[in-house]
Amino acid sequence: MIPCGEEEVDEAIKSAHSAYLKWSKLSGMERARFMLEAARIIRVNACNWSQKIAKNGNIYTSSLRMVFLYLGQHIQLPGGSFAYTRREPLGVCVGIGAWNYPFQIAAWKSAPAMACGNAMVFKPSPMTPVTAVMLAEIYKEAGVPDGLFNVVQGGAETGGLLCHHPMVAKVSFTGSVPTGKKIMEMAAKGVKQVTLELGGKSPLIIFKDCELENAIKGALMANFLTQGEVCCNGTRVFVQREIMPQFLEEVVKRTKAIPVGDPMCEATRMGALISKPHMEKVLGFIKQAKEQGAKVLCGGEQFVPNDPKLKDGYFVSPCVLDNCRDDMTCVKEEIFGPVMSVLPFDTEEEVLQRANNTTFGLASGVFTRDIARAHRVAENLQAGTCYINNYNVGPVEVPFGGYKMSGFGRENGQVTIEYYSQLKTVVVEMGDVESIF
Ligand SMILES: NC(=O)C1=CN([C@@H]2O[C@H](COP(=O)(O)OP(=O)(O)OC[C@H]3O[C@@H](n4cnc5c(N)ncnc54)[C@H](O)[C@@H]3O)[C@@H](O)[C@H]2O)C=CC1
Repeated sequence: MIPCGEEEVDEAIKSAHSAYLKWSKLSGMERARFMLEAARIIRVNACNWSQKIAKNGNIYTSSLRMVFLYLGQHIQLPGGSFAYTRREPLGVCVGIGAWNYPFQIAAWKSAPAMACGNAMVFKPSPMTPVTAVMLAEIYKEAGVPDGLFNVVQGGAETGGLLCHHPMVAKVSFTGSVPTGKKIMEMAAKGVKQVTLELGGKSPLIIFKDCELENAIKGALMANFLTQGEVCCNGTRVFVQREIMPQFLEEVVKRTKAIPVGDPMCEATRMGALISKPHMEKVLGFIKQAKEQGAKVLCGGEQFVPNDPKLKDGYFVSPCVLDNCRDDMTCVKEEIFGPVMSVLPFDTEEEVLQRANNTTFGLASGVFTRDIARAHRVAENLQAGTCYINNYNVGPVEVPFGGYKMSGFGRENGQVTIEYYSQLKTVVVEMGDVESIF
């Protein structure tokens, strides 16, 4: 793939800008018609695509709902005068995505952006260039005007061109913390708005009074979904000491039983990692964890499935690490692979302090039957999301985003409107002008 250079990026942004000028003048209802049609196309074709792509049909319905919620305020002033506020689009928004949920990221950014009257130029990760183009084709088929959603391909350089372009009003980025910082720096030069959805090292706290079966299921969901390549995974699993033996026994038994292999097979629950370098990075974290004193209870090795066509895949057997300490690299850094680090704790106060002792703050979770404790812990965890008695539940109605170095801004839910629009205040005088001059 030849990356898009200055000329292509400029062309994509200019065509997006002319589409935006017309699109932004449509009513919310008119825009919603196109978005709903895109949703229909996704649903009709769902069976031909992977489930992950198909699920995104929801996104368009939710963006439609947003259009209806696109409301301003009316503020009364003395003497019958008043002010009102309008939510207006920003203009051309740039979306830059990571490789782990390529269709979903493109949809989560473009649907609300377009519903709010903006245009979007999207750059997928060079590791996953195809599904954003599929989304562009869907929009086209749905009748969305040409140029309103443009895809440019390329890596860091192309991303930089997008961030620096003077006609871009906003950059919405999903990816790693180091890249997020660069994006923010580049956007700052043009005083452009930024949304950053970055990485995490989220805590999952399991109290001894929990429903253990649910906590075990939750811990597996929090670590092994999409072979652990999920930003909000709960990879630091704090388990209250009294229930540690039962927890580990059951978690290890079930982890060993996870069918790893061809993701197109119905029975498979875990596929290959994205690339060879990434697999090596994940295996490197596991090696280092062992050197630092962690005990591998299961998995953590390159896995070669029996099927000969899969022999060159980058599979890693799901891994549970015991004997972990808070200062170990595997507990501090995002691994982005199927690796669960388990840590014992004694008291609520202690575990909260340890759970928050991180620069990340994307998500968190707590399992307990004590309702007061659940809400107290949720209040005290420094993270953008806290799951109580579940993990990795992400309906599009629910806002998603980080605290601390996991980023800022929110995706999904009604609140997304605030991140894809700007507020105009209109002040209306009903009397005469009072002047001091
Ligand atoms: N919070 C969230 O919603 C999510 C966060 N992530 C995070 O993403 C990371 C993994 O994804 P990667 O693709 O490896 O991240 P990455 O940061 O390497 O790349 C993300 C995107 O930024 C582009 N890029 C890289 N350098 C750039 C630069 N200097 N200027 C402009 N664009 C640049 C890449 O081409 C890619 O499209 C993990 O840290 C993960 O936690 C992933 C999914 C969701």
